Amino acid sequence: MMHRHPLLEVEHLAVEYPGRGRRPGFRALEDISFALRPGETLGLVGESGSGKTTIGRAILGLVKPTGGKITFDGADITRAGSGQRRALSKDIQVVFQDPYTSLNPSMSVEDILAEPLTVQGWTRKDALARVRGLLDRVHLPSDAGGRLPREFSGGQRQRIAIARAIAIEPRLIVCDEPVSALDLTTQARVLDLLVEIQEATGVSYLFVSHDLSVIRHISHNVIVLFRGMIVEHGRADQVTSEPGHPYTQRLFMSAPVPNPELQRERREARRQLTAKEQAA
Ligand SMILES: Nc1ncnc2c1ncn2[C@@H]1O[C@H](COP(=O)(O)OP(=O)(O)OP(=O)(O)O)[C@@H](O)[C@H]1O
Repeated sequence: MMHRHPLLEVEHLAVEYPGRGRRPGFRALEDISFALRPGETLGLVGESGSGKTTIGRAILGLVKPTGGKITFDGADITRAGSGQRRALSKDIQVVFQDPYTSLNPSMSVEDILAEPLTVQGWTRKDALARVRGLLDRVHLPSDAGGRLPREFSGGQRQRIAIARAIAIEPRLIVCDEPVSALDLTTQARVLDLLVEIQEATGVSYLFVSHDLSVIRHISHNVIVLFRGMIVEHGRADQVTSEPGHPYTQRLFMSAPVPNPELQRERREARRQLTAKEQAA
């Protein structure tokens, strides 16, 4: 099916964090433009401080853009007020990095998952019935509902966070480093779960990660950020196999590789690139 409009459109977005006292403001994003279609995953990759999280925060309304425009489903949400934001929370959800702090430790899993539903007006009985389906969808045991977050592993907690995010069937989920705190095997399982959910529901993901191998695994399209600007934007296979910008090449080369021979080759290539840049 062809969708005429993208689900999310970001045009020339700029964010400047205000300074304090004599500390000047900090320009975290400049001229960021992209579109995200329904059912698609856009990966945002870049080193620490490049502005990935700030893009997610601007879309969630947690920081105010200083320039540009954000359109969701045809509506301008750049400076959405609290009423419009409440309405948007039905369509835009978030999964954070840290599964140990993002779930209320004193609430049962059942209550954590029922909350977004009752906020939307579901009766408790209907919400609890849906919670059972959600646990199944994220492959948690059916008795998980009565337990507390601390009784679960990091990967399981992230499944709970994902179940909470999809409870009210949002159309976009901002995933901010959702697997970075997990070991490699668990990462792969959680990424597979996200793909499975996307295939079943058509949800779009804006997926923030500093890890190029994670981004390659999950994204259809990729944006590479460097100091608040886009240095590369294209199909995931293209960006990750033929990076055009030296910064992307270096990001790619610093991704961990199990093969020591390859590791040595990359280290050498990285050294040459840096030397070339310094000479330029
Ligand atoms: N509230 C704030 N006030 C001032 N500067 C900020 C604030 N939040 C973030 N920054 C700065 O903006 C820049 C971009 O931060 P952001 O968190 O978006 O980067 P990131 O790419 O997500 O990095 P990381 O992977 O480390 O989270 C950083 O240099 C950061 O220090």
